[in-house]
Amino acid sequence: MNAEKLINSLLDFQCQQPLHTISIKNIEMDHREITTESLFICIKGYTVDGHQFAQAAVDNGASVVVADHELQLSVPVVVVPDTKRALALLANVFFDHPSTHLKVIGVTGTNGKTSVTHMIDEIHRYVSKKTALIGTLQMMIRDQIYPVKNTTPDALFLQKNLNKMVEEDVEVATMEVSSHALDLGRVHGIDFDIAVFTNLSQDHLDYHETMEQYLFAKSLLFSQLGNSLNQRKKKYAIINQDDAHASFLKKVTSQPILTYGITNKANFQATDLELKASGISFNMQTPEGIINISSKLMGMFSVYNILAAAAACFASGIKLTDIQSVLNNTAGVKGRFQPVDHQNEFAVIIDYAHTPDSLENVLVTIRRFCEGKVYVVIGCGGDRDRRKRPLMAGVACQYADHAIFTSDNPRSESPQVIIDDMVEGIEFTNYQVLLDRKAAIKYAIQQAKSGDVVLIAGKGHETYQIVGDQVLDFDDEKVALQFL
Ligand SMILES: CC(=O)N[C@H]1[C@@H](OP(=O)(O)OP(=O)(O)OC[C@H]2O[C@@H](n3ccc(=O)[nH]c3=O)[C@H](O)[C@@H]2O)O[C@H](CO)[C@@H](O)[C@@H]1O[C@H](C)C(=O)N[C@@H](C)C(=O)N[C@H](CCC(=O)O)C(=O)O
Ligand SMILES: Nc1ncnc2c1ncn2[C@@H]1O[C@H](COP(=O)(O)OP(=O)(O)OP(=O)(O)O)[C@@H](O)[C@H]1O
Ligand SMILES: N[C@H](CCC[C@H](N)C(=O)O)C(=O)O
Ligand SMILES: [Mg+2]
Repeated sequence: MNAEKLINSLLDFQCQQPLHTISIKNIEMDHREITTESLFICIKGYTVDGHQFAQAAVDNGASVVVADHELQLSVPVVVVPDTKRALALLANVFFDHPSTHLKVIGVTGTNGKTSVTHMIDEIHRYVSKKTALIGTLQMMIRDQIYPVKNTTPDALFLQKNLNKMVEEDVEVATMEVSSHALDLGRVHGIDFDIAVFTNLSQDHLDYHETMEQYLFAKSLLFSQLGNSLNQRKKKYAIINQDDAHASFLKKVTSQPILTYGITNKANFQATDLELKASGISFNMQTPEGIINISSKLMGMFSVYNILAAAAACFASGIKLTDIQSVLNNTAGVKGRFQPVDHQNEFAVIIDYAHTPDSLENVLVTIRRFCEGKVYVVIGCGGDRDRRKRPLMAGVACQYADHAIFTSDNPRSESPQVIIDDMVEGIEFTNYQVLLDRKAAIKYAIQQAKSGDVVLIAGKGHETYQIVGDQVLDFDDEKVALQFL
């Protein structure tokens, strides 16, 4: 693409050198990825400032550099006020606005994004749509799986891969949209068709500082649900009517809204609800009649996830009977309320609960069917919200008979300091500390008797443990099986 044409799309920039003779074949934000005829964008990160790699990028073949201040280089330097924003806008233009050629469904909220996106994707596949999925577990384009570093990757990765999806004839792309991504502009320029809100509870205050700012970040998905370059796109906001933030989010969007819920009147409402040891069943009231849902998934939170997925797929034009067929048979996602298969007369469940609210939901669900004692193995991630730590410890002690506090991913923090944060100020005494996660899992399993439940929480599908800079092999399920 012609560099002048590309850069002109920014409107707000300064460049002293001519660009019209330069052709751009690639955009890169990492100097190590640069090939000839590339445009390099300098991003100030949390670890390093990409501006320091500008010369190296030129040495590797960059023919234009985008920066937030003048740099002395042998190639044209384009100065913009905000390089992260420029990255999202340029990538969108460079790849010819790929999201306008796809149906894009974005799911945001503190808990349930992975669960809901997987159901939405499964339903679209069932009706023979060609789909893609981006989220915590991976990116999937049709049947190909690709690893991802973030739940919602950076703007360059996103636009590049949305373009790949267009090239591979994908019709529907479903993605998790994290609050970090919204705040950092990773999804700027993505033309969402359907935006789904699951819920909001405390998490990530290390980053957002207050719940108001966290809510504001989440709301950006709904304010971004604007008019499209593609006139045929029909937009919908799908909102959890039972969440305290529903009315705020409704005000943020100007697009049609479909609500879902259990306690408040909603377009998709669960009635006649039964929560059983074998799963859930309810009648789903919808704008086009009632469907019965009977699923192996567990707990009230799964009812919400099912309602959210059903409303999103209804907005996407899928028949209720098809939605019902998939939701009645869905197996759920790895590491989300996943029973470990073994011969003992007690149950072991792996779950990704890593917030106070999700831990409470999962423990309340277990309490409903557990005939014996509930043990929970739980830690908190390092370099993450410190304020959720005592709340998670309190929830664990309140709902379980016995809690074993251990390490999650300590990252750069000391495991003992994380535990100290967890137990500070809690009044419960039904816990013990075993810093080594393997020892904690072993202990919980050895205590369990017939009718008991052991919940191993926090790491779900993760197959690693991040300790300092090291990523060590660790899989809760495999470790549990060693002791079963
Ligand atoms: C805090 C944060 O969000 N960090 C993200 C950020 O990394 P960073 O700021 O450290 O980047 P950096 O290493 O300083 O690099 C800055 C620039 O220099 C460039 N560079 C760097 C080194 C070099 O040799 N050459 C070079 O050109 C880099 O390519 C980059 O352009 O940019 C990276 C690339 O996009 C992200 O992978 C990384 O996410 C890290 C891994 C992370 O843990 N993020 C978390 C907080 C996060 O975003 N989580 C949410 C989920 C939250 C939820 O559960 O809801 C998510 O969406 O994943
Ligand atoms: N709707 C919900 N409400 C509350 N808790 C939920 C809900 N859905 C799932 N959970 C709990 O949260 C955990 C994580 O679920 P899921 O992976 O779907 O969420 P997520 O929003 O994708 O999380 P992340 O922010 O890490 O990507 C589950 O293991 C379960 O314990
Ligand atoms: N997306 C979440 C995942 C947390 C998972 C937990 N195991 C941890 O490491 O804290 C985060 O990055 O905060
Ligand atoms: Mg997720």
